[in-house]
Amino acid sequence: MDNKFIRSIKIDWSMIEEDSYLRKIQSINKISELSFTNNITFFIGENGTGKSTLLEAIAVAYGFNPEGGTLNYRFSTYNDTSELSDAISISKGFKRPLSSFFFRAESFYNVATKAIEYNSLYGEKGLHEQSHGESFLSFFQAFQNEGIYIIDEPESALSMQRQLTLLIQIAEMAKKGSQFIIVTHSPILLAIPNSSIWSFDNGEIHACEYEETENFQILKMFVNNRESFIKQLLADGK
Ligand SMILES: Nc1ncnc2c1ncn2[C@@H]1O[C@H](COP(=O)(O)OP(=O)(O)OP(=O)(O)O)[C@@H](O)[C@H]1O
Repeated sequence: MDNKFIRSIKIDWSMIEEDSYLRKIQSINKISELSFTNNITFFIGENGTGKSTLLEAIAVAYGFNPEGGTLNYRFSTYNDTSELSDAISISKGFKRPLSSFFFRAESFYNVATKAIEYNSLYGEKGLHEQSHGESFLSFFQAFQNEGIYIIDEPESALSMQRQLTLLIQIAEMAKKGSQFIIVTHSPILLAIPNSSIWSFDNGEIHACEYEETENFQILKMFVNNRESFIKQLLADGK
């Protein structure tokens, strides 16, 4: 049985202005419908290929605050949302999420400030009294219930060790029915088994295998041949 919280999305391009930058994002401008077939879906690809734009639009269309937080968070410190969220319709599953959040690294500070105002405690200390990485992880670890979690670059403040901790948490929650849609550049997080990896490269959203991703291939080349790899890079840059 399909137990996704977000089963699929449709984009009505007639709602997007003719001169909108959204029409120039090649990966996105070709899609009218996307189906989520797995409890974990990763968006990967080069910088600027449209991953965060689509992720944020899905989150806002689902009912999240554009800057992040749980479905109850309502605040705005800047207005940077695209019209894409209005053009997206979401086919929701029958189950209601027990908890949920939209996380984006760039506005996490504002979410943490709001969390204090809402008296939400993440970890033993307040989020602002923890280091950047500690507060990220405390935030994630406060959510264990079956729900929908939309996450933009969770690795950005996390050490390798803590990325592994997050990997375990996501894998276990997904196994119990939570759904994750995650933008990442981390070859560690991408290795979570039983996930779908969608690349935004080459102007088109397409599924790919872990071993085919640049995230894995470049890391592998680097680790296996670090010295010659760096020598070559520096020689090419002369
Ligand atoms: N408000 C905006 N106005 C005009 N162009 C924008 C706006 N926001 C994003 N873009 C452009 O849309 C494209 C996609 O941006 P997006 O942030 O979705 O990329 P990304 O794949 O998430 O990149 P990264 O990996 O660097 O986070 C980029 O070329 C960006 O410059």
